[in-house]
Amino acid sequence: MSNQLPEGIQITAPVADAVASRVLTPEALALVAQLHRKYEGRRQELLAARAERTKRLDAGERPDFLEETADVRAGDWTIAPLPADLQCRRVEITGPVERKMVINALNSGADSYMTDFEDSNTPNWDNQMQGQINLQDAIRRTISLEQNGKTYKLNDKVATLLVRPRGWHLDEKHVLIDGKRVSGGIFDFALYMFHNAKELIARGSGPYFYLPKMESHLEARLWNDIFKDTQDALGIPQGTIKATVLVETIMAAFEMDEILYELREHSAGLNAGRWDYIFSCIKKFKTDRDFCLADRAKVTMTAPFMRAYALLLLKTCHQRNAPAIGGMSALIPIKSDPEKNEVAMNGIRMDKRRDATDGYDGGWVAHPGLVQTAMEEFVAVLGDRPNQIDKKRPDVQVSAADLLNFEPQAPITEAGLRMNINVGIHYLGSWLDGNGCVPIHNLMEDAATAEISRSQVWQWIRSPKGKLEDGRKVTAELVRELIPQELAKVKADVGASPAYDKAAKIFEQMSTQEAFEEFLTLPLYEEI
Ligand SMILES: CC(=O)SCCNC(=O)CCNC(=O)[C@H](O)C(C)(C)COP(=O)(O)OP(=O)(O)OC[C@H]1O[C@@H](n2cnc3c(N)ncnc32)[C@H](O)[C@@H]1OP(=O)(O)O
Ligand SMILES: O=CC(=O)O
Ligand SMILES: [Mg+2]
Repeated sequence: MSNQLPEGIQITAPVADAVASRVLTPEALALVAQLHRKYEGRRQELLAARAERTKRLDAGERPDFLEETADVRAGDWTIAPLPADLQCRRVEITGPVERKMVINALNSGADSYMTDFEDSNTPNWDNQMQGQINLQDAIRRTISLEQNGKTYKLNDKVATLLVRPRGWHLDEKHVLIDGKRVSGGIFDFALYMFHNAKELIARGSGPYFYLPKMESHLEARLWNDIFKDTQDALGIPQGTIKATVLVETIMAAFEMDEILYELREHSAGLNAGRWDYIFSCIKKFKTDRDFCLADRAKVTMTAPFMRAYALLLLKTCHQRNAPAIGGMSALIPIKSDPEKNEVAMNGIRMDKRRDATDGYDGGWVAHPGLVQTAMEEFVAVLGDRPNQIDKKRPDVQVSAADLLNFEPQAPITEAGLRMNINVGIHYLGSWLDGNGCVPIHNLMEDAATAEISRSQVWQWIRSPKGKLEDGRKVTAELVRELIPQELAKVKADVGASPAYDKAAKIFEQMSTQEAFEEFLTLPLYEEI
């Protein structure tokens, strides 16, 4: 299709006719190119600033609330009023932009649905392009599917749609502008906006987003500037776009007010992205000899640093009239075992009860089978109110020390180490095979949860505190010894796809090499 492309744009992947005529139209690509040419320099500067910060943290610096933005934190401002269909978000289901799941999620009975080009999605070319088509069809209510003798189509009443584009660190390697890869986030966002914003507005909704993995308010400012230019380019009113920011890095936890402030005309609140948050803590303090978290299963929302983060997010949001949305428990229904299923459902209940009682306005679920349970817990607290933004929490006082109070540090067990290796290999293999979200040992695993597994193994090898309960030090040799054993178990569980052998090699390299990979998806993306 190169003849029809706007000047300077090159597409290095095959483009199916439907994709050319419905997604990669010259006008839509012109918007991608406009945003890229204006903002790519800033994206690269912000990524470089992350790397600089990491060097300082590696050298012992600790984050604190920013002096230069004290007036923003002290100021008496609120975000712009929310549109009607973002007032009530008691239960938000999430999932990859796969066609059947899009239909099932919209029909699930949840108030809202975050469809995902990010943590739960392998960003291969087909998934990205088919995902855009699925969303166009869903918004126009023409989406349907015949599968296994079942017909899938939308119910009359569906959840409000929100879209999570890729984070700032990811490129779309198949689209080059003036010879350079375009940002994955800008690409996902601009194509979705170009094809759907006006249609959504005409249908009484709007273009709503979730913004992942940001590390500073300056990164939020970049999104906000992109929103303003895009609204102008498409001729839609300023403030139409609404975005919920995932606070899922330790750095962003120190800039929650500032992030809301940057996006105040476009904000739809904050979400506590717990899994990437834990990963971010490991990544940012990986060289600290006093920092070493316990087995992944022991690091829960009741750990002191997680509790501090969750409460600060809630307080910050409600002070600014912004919704506070809780994150996701990794528990999912267990069809094969009613007793284990009851334990899992009770875990979901407790998770949502804690969030609702604290004052959260809603929370995420991974699976349609969890919507009702989660809804019951929010309705028990909210009654017939759409949200509880009026529940301010002046009683909550969270200091920098509270956010950095990293317990529990024990136990680290052989079972925990094996589990991290097993989950890492299984997840990486599935991701390479095109599936970015999988059930493993009855838990939802996606890029964020798998990041915790692989980064713990890297850190336990290097930290003096990386010792098993029985006194053995976690070493590269021990990890190399366990990898083939866990690979064999993965293959016995899910089959012998060559992707798992490749995953085991990549996992070994990532966890034993000296350099820490910033994101596991960066080397993986070069493999697909
Ligand atoms: C850290 C974070 O970023 S959290 C956000 C990212 N993670 C997610 O969004 C989790 C998404 N969830 C999922 O992908 C899946 O639920 C999994 C992988 C966890 C479990 O998958 P499975 O075990 O295959 O689910 P299961 O077989 O029970 O599915 C039953 C039905 O529910 C559907 N379903 C399951 N999860 C979802 C979902 N999230 N959205 C829509 N439909 C879903 C399936 O498509 C299936 O439909 P069918 O009966 O019509 O065939
Ligand atoms: O995106 C959510 C998370 O927990 O990570
Ligand atoms: Mg995340």
